[in-house]
Amino acid sequence: LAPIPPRLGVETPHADELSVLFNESLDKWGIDIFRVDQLSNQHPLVTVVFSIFEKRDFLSKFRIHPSTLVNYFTGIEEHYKKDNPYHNAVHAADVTQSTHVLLNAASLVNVFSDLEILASIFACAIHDVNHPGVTNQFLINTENELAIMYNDMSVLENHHCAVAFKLLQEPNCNILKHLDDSQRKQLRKMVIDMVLATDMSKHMSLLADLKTMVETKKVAGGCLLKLDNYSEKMQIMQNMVHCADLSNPAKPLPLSTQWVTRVMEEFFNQGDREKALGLPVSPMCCRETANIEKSQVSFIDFIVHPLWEAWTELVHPDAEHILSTLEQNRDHYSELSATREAEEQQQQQQ
Ligand SMILES: COc1ccc(C2=NN(C3CCN(c4nc(N)nc5sccc45)CC3)C(=O)[C@@H]3CC=CC[C@H]23)cc1OC
Ligand SMILES: [Mg+2]
Repeated sequence: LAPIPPRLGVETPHADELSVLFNESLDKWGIDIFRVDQLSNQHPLVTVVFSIFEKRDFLSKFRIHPSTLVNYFTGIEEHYKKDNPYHNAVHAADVTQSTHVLLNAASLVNVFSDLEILASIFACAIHDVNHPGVTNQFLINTENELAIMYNDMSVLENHHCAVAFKLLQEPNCNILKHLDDSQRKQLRKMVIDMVLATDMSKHMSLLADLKTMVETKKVAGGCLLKLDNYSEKMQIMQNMVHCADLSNPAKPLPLSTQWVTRVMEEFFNQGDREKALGLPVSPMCCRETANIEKSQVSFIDFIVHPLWEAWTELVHPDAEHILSTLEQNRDHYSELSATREAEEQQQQQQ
């Protein structure tokens, strides 16, 4: 009954160019996701999810009708706020495609079941849905209704999960309809565990667990296949999605710089609102005083590099090129910040 959707899940005059781009780069680190956004008529998430589900044969494995898949992820995409400079559907498509690539690491082959892979891709696609463009701290400080709803605990991340699962109940949107009850319950738990782990306040404990796992894996002769319990496997899935969420600085520089411009614009908008409300301006959010290059260097040094160093060791040697791109980019921002500082000092002396 339901109409079969177009080839790439979206109507676009650039279908041929988009399918060439996907044939070449859907499985590659560094696909130009901004070009996917343009070529897909601003439906980057629908087309990326549709293409990954097709490539992984999920429509037949989980008996998902193509129109149900398109209906649901069109609804999800519409719930990503288009006027967020950063937390929009392009970011969701980026994190989803990045995780799709990480899952293809040779040392992760046969580690995850189809259901675990479905849960990971699903979690990425919805992980920031309906993001308001401000941080948890801002929602808490302004006693936003979301902070009241979730008692200040991972407010955004709880909201993303709730919106995503509520949308499943819309007509012709239940992509999980043909999973059995146990599969659906397992998937729901795995998705919630992964999305809640994208809250940056969980970063340090997540990284500590990953490092412990890398140490024990080294001892156990380097194979990951011995992952027997849910908690160890979930730790890897949570860190994988978290790595993808923190992958902007580890992408080719032309992509990374676009993400920096976008995230800083979103932070500055929040800083403007904090100033107007007489609230303390959050770190990196003051457009007058922020040093963009310095913020990138400390973001990479304190957060992104330690995480990717641990991930690279876990899946050695499959992520070496990602880590080296991150280190090259870090040096680029560090050199930029040094020249900017020198220029500013010269101006002050004149
Ligand atoms: C492209 O460039 C970026 C992309 C994303 C972000 C994000 N940043 N943060 C936080 C990170 C820690 N932050 C820091 N706070 C303090 N006090 N010191 C310091 S030193 C260094 C950082 C830092 C606060 C923001 C978020 O939660 C976002 C939502 C989820 C994931 C990452 C997202 C950041 C980028 O570049 C900075
Ligand atoms: Mg988030």
